[in-house]
Amino acid sequence: MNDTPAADSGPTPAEPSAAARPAVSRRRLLGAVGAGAAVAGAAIGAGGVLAARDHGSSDDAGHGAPAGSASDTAATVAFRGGHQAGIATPAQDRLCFATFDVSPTASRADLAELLTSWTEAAEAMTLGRPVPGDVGDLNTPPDDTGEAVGLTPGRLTVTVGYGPGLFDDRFGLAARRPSALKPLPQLPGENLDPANTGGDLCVQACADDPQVAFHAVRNLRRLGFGTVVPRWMELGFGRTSSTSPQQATPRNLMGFKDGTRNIDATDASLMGAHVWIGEEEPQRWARGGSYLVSRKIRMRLEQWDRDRLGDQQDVFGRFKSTGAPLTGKAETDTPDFAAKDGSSYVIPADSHIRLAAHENNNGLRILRRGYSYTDGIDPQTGDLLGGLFFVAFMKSPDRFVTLQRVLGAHDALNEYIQHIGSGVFAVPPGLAAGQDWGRQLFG
Ligand SMILES: C=CC1=C(C)c2cc3[nH]c(cc4nc(cc5[nH]c(cc1n2)c(C)c5CCC(=O)O)C(CCC(=O)O)=C4C)c(C)c3C=C
Ligand SMILES: [Fe+2]
Repeated sequence: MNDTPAADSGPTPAEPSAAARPAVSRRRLLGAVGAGAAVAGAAIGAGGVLAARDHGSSDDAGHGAPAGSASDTAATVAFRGGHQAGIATPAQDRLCFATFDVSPTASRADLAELLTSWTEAAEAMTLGRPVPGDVGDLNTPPDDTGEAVGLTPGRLTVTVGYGPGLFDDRFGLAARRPSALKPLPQLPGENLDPANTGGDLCVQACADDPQVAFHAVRNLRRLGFGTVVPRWMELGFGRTSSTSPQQATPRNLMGFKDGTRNIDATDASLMGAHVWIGEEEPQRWARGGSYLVSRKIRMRLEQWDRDRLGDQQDVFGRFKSTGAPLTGKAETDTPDFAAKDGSSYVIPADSHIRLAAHENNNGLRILRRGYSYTDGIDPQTGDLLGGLFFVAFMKSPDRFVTLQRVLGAHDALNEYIQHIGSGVFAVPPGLAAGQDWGRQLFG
């Protein structure tokens, strides 16, 4: 399905063209990035201005594709294109995810201006440059917080999303609400903590270096002083999904390969059918975007670690060592859901993959792009606090709801997990040259 806006050329790695450079907001008009900012090498420039970090070249195809391999930490991912980077682009190793609420005193103009400055900052950071605008004035705080100086861009992607609350009557956005964006209904077995749930806006920063990802969110938060209030934040430390066949399948904290039968994000027709918002959406501005569902899922790791191997494998329906389905030998073998051993299915009736498989859900698929997380130790019990920070992209959040109703009610995995946080966001399409998130949202 070709239902998305055409991809646009992104900026060149050395210097964005005038047309590609986003408009500088009033807030940001403290000064321009000097010529020194384009030089390679981490440095504080002559004027005390943070200069660009050393990095490789960017792929200008406009699809957010990285120029280098997964191990090339100097690689950059194109910021502009038909879709936002951080969805179909290969999953990096680290995540910093944060949500924000718009402050009660902020106006529509404040929000629009913030989104414009976020665009400008996100684009610069993606290229390995500091947040622009700093003139090294000793009497004002630096415009970039500085902790990414000397680090490579680490394939940083910054992806924004808008929660259902943003389209209430506060900012005149009700008529622009993407039609499937609404709060998720209550789902079986969940025990959501408001401190890990919701938000007017979300920012997903992914990179191969945790400090690069954190730096991106921190600097957007800094730009947001007075306009948005942080709601919650999560750090992810190991991707739990592959998004392309070129990536090796990682393991989750339960020790199982995770992402084997994820959507191949390099397959445009699968992405069009399952992930990108298409012509079915009356809000034209949202087409080419997607919906992001986040779930903070705690794993009862001590309990899991005491379970016998055979039971662990039955919970997922896969072998722990190879990742193969219980009916196969190799990881990529197609599960045989009809195979029986006597009167029981080889892939048990309540196994995770049987219940989640598209073959058993009317073809329903989602793109998983989650990360492991830890919150340390529970001081009361000494138990490890950690699990999966589940992130998935889809054409409509109803898809997640349908799947989770089945999983929440019947999945053998439920004995070992609990959903403790949640978020749903409309992710706008990618930005064309000269566009910014503020003008894109407000039209
Ligand atoms: C509602 C969607 C899903 C939630 C929530 C979810 C939680 C969850 N999953 C794992 C581990 C694995 N999941 C695997 C496969 C898989 N999971 C979902 C959806 C949700 N998972 C889907 C759609 C699939 C694909 C099913 C298929 O087509 O076979 C696997 C197997 C390997 C793989 O294909 O990725 C593992 C392992 C955990 C630990 C978890 C919550 C903590
Ligand atoms: Fe799963």
